[in-house]
Amino acid sequence: MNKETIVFTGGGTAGHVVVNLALIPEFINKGYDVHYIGSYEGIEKELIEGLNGVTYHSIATGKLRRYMSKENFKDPFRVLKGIMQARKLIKKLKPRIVFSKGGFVSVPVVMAAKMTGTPSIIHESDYTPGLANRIASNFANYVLTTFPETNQHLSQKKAKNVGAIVREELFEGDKEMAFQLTGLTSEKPIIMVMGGSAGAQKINQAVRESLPTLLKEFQLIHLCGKGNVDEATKQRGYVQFEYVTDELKDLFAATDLVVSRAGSNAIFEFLALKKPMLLIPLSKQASRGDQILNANSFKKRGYAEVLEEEELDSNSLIDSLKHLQENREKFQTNMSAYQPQQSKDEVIDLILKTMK
Ligand SMILES: CC(=O)N[C@H]1[C@@H](OP(=O)(O)OP(=O)(O)OC[C@H]2O[C@@H](n3ccc(=O)[nH]c3=O)[C@H](O)[C@@H]2O)O[C@H](CO)[C@@H](O)[C@@H]1O
Repeated sequence: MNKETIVFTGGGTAGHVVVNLALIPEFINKGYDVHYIGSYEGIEKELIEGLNGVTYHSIATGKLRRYMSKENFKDPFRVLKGIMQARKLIKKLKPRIVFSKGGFVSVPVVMAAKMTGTPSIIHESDYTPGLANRIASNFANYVLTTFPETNQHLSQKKAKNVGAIVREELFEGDKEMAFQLTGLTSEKPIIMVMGGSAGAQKINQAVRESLPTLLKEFQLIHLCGKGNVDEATKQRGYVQFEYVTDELKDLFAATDLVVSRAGSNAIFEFLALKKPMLLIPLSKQASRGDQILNANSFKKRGYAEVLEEEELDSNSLIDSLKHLQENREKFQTNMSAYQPQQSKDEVIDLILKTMK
């Protein structure tokens, strides 16, 4: 008998892939034939293509820009091409459902699902829905949300709050492995700096300028993004990586404090792992401001300290980190009160129930 098929989609940044990474193994274990539709060059290709049991298909994508660019004229054609390619793939694969984590590449896939009578579910992890998911939500059966407040921006018939889906492997880290990998020790507390999945130039710069002071009290693991490792600042107690995959769980196990952008997946990982966090959200100039809302929601609940990007410099970074270290127990107590929802099981149940 032929295996039943499920299609996942989502990409552009790791934030649009990690939820799929948590769900895919569950469907492989249930015996499904898992296919992924992503772009030709996005990070989803790198993160998914190597996975055993998943077949990756590329389609053309066009970015839905909010600003003027020459590319805006070419993109509608790319989007149309993407829809046609996705439709052809879905007709051939005949999946029982499409699960989308959002990002521009997912829009043609969810549209093609609708055209072929295939049910689809999308997941939105930010406080307000992104443009791609707002468009795709018109064609999907359900829109799942991480923050309860997001539902007010969506059709009440389709919106379901399920909470954050955190990869289980992240709870299985080994501190000693991290010490071996990094050469760091248990002598001083360890700060992990995560500038979002693509790194963050401003955070990288402020961290490097603060090293002489910070290294007196702390050690640092810096996840600085592709092409952002700085050989000149390499020194004892300061380790840099562009992007880590399997090693992340061990690095988390050794981490005492986190400095990070406020991407939704990352901050819910820190919360689940009870890591006191200093969040520096991406500014409104560079985004639609979703990270500011994510960060403020965490601040209000006593999980995080927030430093606005406009206020970020070496002095404010050092002061905020010292304050975070002094108050770490208070943050950990607040985070202990957080009851993670049984999100993954709930989502798997809904996917199974919605299949055609
Ligand atoms: C610039 C941009 O558009 N950012 C958006 C993007 O962020 P971004 O892609 O950074 O997404 P998140 O912060 O939500 O998630 C990053 C993920 O990458 C993982 N990770 C990171 C570094 C590393 O070396 N290894 C690794 O595995 C983290 O553990 C986390 O699971 O999607 C988020 C979720 O929709 C949004 O909230 C952000 O606003």
